[in-house]
Amino acid sequence: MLDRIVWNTASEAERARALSRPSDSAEAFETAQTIVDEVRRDGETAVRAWAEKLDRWAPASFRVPASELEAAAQALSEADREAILAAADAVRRFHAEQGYRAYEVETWPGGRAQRRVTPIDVAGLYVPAGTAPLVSTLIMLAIPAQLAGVPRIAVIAPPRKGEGVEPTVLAAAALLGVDEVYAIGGAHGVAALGFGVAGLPKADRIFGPGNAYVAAAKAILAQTAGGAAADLPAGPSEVLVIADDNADPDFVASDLLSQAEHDVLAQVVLIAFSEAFVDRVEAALDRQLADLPRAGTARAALANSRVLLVADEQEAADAANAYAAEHLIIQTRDPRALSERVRHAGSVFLGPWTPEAAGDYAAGPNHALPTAGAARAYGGVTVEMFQKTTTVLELSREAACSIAPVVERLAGLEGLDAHRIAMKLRRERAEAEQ
Ligand SMILES: NC(=O)c1ccc[n+]([C@@H]2O[C@H](COP(=O)([O-])OP(=O)(O)OC[C@H]3O[C@@H](n4cnc5c(N)ncnc54)[C@H](O)[C@@H]3O)[C@@H](O)[C@H]2O)c1
Ligand SMILES: N[C@H](CO)Cc1c[nH]c[nH+]1
Ligand SMILES: [Zn+2]
Repeated sequence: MLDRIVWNTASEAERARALSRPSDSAEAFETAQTIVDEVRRDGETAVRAWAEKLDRWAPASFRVPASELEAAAQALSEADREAILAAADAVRRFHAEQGYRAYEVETWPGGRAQRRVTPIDVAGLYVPAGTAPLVSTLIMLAIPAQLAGVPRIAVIAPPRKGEGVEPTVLAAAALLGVDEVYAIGGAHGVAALGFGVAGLPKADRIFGPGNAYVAAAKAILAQTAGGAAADLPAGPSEVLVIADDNADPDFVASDLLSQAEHDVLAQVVLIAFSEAFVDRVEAALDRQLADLPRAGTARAALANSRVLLVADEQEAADAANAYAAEHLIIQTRDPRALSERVRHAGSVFLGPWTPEAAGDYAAGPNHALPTAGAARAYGGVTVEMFQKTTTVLELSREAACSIAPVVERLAGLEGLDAHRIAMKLRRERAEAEQ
């Protein structure tokens, strides 16, 4: 069922193919580019045209009225409400440890060098809902934004075809104290939020995962003059499982399927040590797929997926570092020791009792994570991403005198005379006044 590649005999080209992602396709990027360009040029007209075309959606206003948020919260069952609040509590406790630290250092006698920390003004949060309404993503984004003290939080989520946003997402927004929600998604929703058109505010930064179109739109906007910044590249889900022969094949299969069911462009990779173990996992996959409502999506994702057969744990760690997975699950004899050899992964789950699903919902760490190899350069969403730092400097007369020889010398080295004079004038005035 899964393509098997023997890692230590594979050629460079075979390894590169084994590590490539199905979501690397140019099609989504080109479509997103067209949508972003049209929204930039034609504003609301383009946003509405794409909302109708992709989501059969043409409301008078994209803003969800407060009464709808309230009604959704009222309609939520007590058990659903408690689950949302329990997950939110764990996420809040984990993220409360984060946030930039403000500090001050006297780098020269009489010189105050400070770092101030302020939140961004407007955070745009993307809650995916094309194939499943990801209530948990709203929790993962809203809580760090609130902890950072962001004064305006605007959520966008795609409508169900021809209808409004899934009520569970609206209910979660109300429970979390988020009152600004817009029923719009896809690349056109991201563009509307990134430029501030069609009644949406202009976000300073857009946060959150989405399908290949959404992820591409965020990246394009961040490179476009006048567009919002982006948090990180977070596209179709992926998981890499490293499992030795003693792992439970049912656990492994369920972990692979839990990400395969997200998207036909999701990717799951198994690193194993023997063909016999892979046979057992494939048998478990077959059994579990038979009862899975989203088996169609999962099968399509499995077709993009593969098994890497390795000879030892060092090879497993090397392959995991080369893949740089969004999620890494390790089910081996000493998972913590192996995890310390893997530097590139968005989020790591250790041992048989730690399914990634726990992290997706309620463990505390953020589930909005880098995909497509971006874990080499990025981590998941944090409180710091909703903040920015500003440095502040104030030199006393004494400090100006002590720093001046160094500044004047270096300005001279660079041949920048106006810089040198700006410092020299202060020094000479200070010396004259002493
Ligand atoms: N990396 C992460 O941290 C993370 C976290 C959660 C979810 N995810 C991923 O988020 C994604 C959610 O995707 P989704 O589709 O369910 O919801 P989505 O909200 O991201 O996208 C749905 C919208 O995409 C647009 N769209 C659909 N088909 C299109 C097409 N052919 N051309 C242009 N636009 C189109 C439509 O407007 C639709 O409403 C999944 O891939 C999931 O794996 C990733
Ligand atoms: N696995 C997703 C991140 O790739 C997050 C999620 C939300 N709901 C279920 N799963
Ligand atoms: Zn998931």
